[in-house]
Amino acid sequence: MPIKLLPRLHLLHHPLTRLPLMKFEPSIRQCRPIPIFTRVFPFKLKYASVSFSSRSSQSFNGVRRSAAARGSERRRFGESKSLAEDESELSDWVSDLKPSSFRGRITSDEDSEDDRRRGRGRGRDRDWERESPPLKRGRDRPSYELRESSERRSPRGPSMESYPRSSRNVRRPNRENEDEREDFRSRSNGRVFRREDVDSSRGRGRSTREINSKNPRIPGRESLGRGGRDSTKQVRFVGKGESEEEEEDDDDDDDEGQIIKSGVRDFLSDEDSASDDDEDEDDSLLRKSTSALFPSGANVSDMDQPRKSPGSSGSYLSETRFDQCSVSPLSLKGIKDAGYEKMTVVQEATLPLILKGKDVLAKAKTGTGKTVAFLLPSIEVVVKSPPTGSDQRRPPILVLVICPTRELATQAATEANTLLKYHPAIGVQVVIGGTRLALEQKRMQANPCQILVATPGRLKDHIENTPGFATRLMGVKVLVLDEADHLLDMGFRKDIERIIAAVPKQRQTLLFSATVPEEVRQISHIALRRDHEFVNTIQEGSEETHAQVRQMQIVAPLDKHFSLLYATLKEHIASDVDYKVLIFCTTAMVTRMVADLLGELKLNIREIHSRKPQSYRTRVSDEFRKSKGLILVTSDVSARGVDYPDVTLVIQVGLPSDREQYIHRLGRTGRKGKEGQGILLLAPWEEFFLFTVKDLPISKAPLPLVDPETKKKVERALAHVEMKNKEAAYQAWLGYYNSNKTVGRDKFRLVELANEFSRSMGLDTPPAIPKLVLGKMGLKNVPGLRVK
Ligand SMILES: Nc1ncnc2c1ncn2[C@@H]1O[C@H](COP(=O)(O)OP(=O)(O)OP(=O)(O)O)[C@@H](O)[C@H]1O
Repeated sequence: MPIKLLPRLHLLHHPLTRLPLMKFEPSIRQCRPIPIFTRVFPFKLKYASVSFSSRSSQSFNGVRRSAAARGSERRRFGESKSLAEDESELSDWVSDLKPSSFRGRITSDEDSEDDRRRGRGRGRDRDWERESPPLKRGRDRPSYELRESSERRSPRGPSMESYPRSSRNVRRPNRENEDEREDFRSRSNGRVFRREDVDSSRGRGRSTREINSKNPRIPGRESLGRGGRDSTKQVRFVGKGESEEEEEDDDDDDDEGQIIKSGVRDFLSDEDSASDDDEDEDDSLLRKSTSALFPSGANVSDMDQPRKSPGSSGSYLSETRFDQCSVSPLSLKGIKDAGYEKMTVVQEATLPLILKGKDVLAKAKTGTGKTVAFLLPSIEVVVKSPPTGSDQRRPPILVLVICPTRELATQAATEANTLLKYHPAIGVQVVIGGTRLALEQKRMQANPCQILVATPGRLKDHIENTPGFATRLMGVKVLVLDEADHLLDMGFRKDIERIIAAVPKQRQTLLFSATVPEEVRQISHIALRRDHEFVNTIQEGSEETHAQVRQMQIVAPLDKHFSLLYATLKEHIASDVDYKVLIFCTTAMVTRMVADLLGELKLNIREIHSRKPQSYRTRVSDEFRKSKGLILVTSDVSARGVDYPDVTLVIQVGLPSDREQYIHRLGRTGRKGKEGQGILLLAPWEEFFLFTVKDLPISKAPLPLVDPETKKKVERALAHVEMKNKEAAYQAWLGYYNSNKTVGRDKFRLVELANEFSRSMGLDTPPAIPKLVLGKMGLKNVPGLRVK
């Protein structure tokens, strides 16, 4: 009897589990095994896999119910809808209003570069549009810690009919069908948990931990019957183990695949200096077949030891060493040189599956090594691929990694190069916005690569404009979407669909993120085979954030924010000489203004946002990575994925665009198991956001002392901030909050608040805004606004 079967049998006959199983098994077989099983074993289903037909509407009943419940709950709390949904809406009607050259569309920033090259210059002050992520997604459903399996991939995206209705709605929020748009909104809204939900799931978690301790080794696989034509239900129980010039926005990323409403954009700016592009040309885990997956010496009993969960223990590392897994010796050498010995939990959970060729959707907390988790097995695919004899100058691209921001793409390429240290024949290239397409074309020709890391807009540009590139993409064997939920958002969706259409159907696809909202999971079928595995390393009942990161909130009137921010920073600096702080602001122009202010206050400040040239962004990013004693004021370009080591504090000023963005921003601290702090600074009318994150352990921060001297100091500093920066910040602020469903609903109130913000910057009268811009924002004739 294999040792691994025993614990499973034990578990199935455990007094706590026997009764529910016996009682519910018939219904499990017939329809929905997941919730029942996960209620019984919420923890033990770590990396467990439950297959069900994704075509079966029954399979989604629970999801729909919970979506509806969330919707009503959300309405009760008056929670905001997605900023981006509103942006989408605005985009739609702007496109109707504008002449064709300004036609609104859903695009990534990279397109603006494209536009410029083609002589379709656009303005640049679309700060509020560019910096806010495009789609508010619902809170991820409770982590069942299961993987879905079924059998079919719909290679270039299944037909609309093959989606459950909710995902169809996510796919097509267009103007033609207002009802469908409404439906889309209600289904894609964020989830609000009731306290009881959270508490009860925690309770379940506790009881399961007891089961775990009695049954540490539960590796097997349990077939539970069939739930649909194309599904095999199964549950796998596994042991756990400074005077830079600003450039015109040509970012692809920037953050984040904004919905660019180019029409409005031109009118929002008075800074259309349209400089050219940058010149830089930097040049669980399945224990089942341990021996196959970890052949080099892994001992079964070692492997079967329960692993500590990152959520419960704070350890992000597993007990499994890289040399226990079947990767090539040269890759192992590279890993060793990188200083990695043990796998992180997500690496341990996904590596065997990816090496087996499975499509994987993986969710793991921020800073836990997802990049290596997808890069290492991807490199192995290249290693195992036969050499391509034909055109050495244009070898096929075998691995395509898509990242939403330039910083992230560059970072992933750097990590790939680290791992490839002993594979000199394997090349990596990165294509991102902010550099000239022609330069990238030359570089790709000069240094052919098998691994390409790209931002979506720029990649699309190459597909359409670089000779031979589309042919090279036909060699893709592995497609990776890093920050997958973000890439599958509305802002990037079109580009991603175009990219998926450009790579072969027969490929392996890997989707990674720290957040995988339910809606995104449903539409992940655009990219994934139906028999993909969903690996969730976040325990049922545990938060999606790190326990070792202290989360706090301050709710205070707007006119106190700058003083509070300054006082908080002073206190933090005084308490930690090695301080390294990230301050997230709502938009690029607000970021610039806050950076100016803190600079005037003689703090050691850097700023990064989409209005900075790429060369500057890269330099500042590198500096911040290496430094201590530094504060980086940033827009959401730094929200996701960027791996700055040892960040001591993350401050979020103003409303984060959604729950996921809050989590990702916070995730810049507390990486690799380190400690950190997060502070969310809100105005009283932004307090509703706290409902969307009420399951996270966010406590009230003790208010820093703001004495009269500090207040005066801040006022004096504000007086020195350039007027044009304040004006731009005011306009961007207005645009950002106008697009928020809750805040932007009442235009009169919105303007009152914007003028409060204006006063908080030390302005007696709010800056005037061009009439046309106000018209596009739907703010014509709203009292309190000054018109230019
Ligand atoms: N096995 C390992 N052992 C030690 N460190 C590792 C290991 N794997 C990755 N790392 C390091 O962990 C850090 C975080 O990794 P990475 O940036 O991939 O996290 P992530 O999970 O993608 O985070 P995010 O969700 O924010 O994108 C990096 O500095 C990386 O070099």
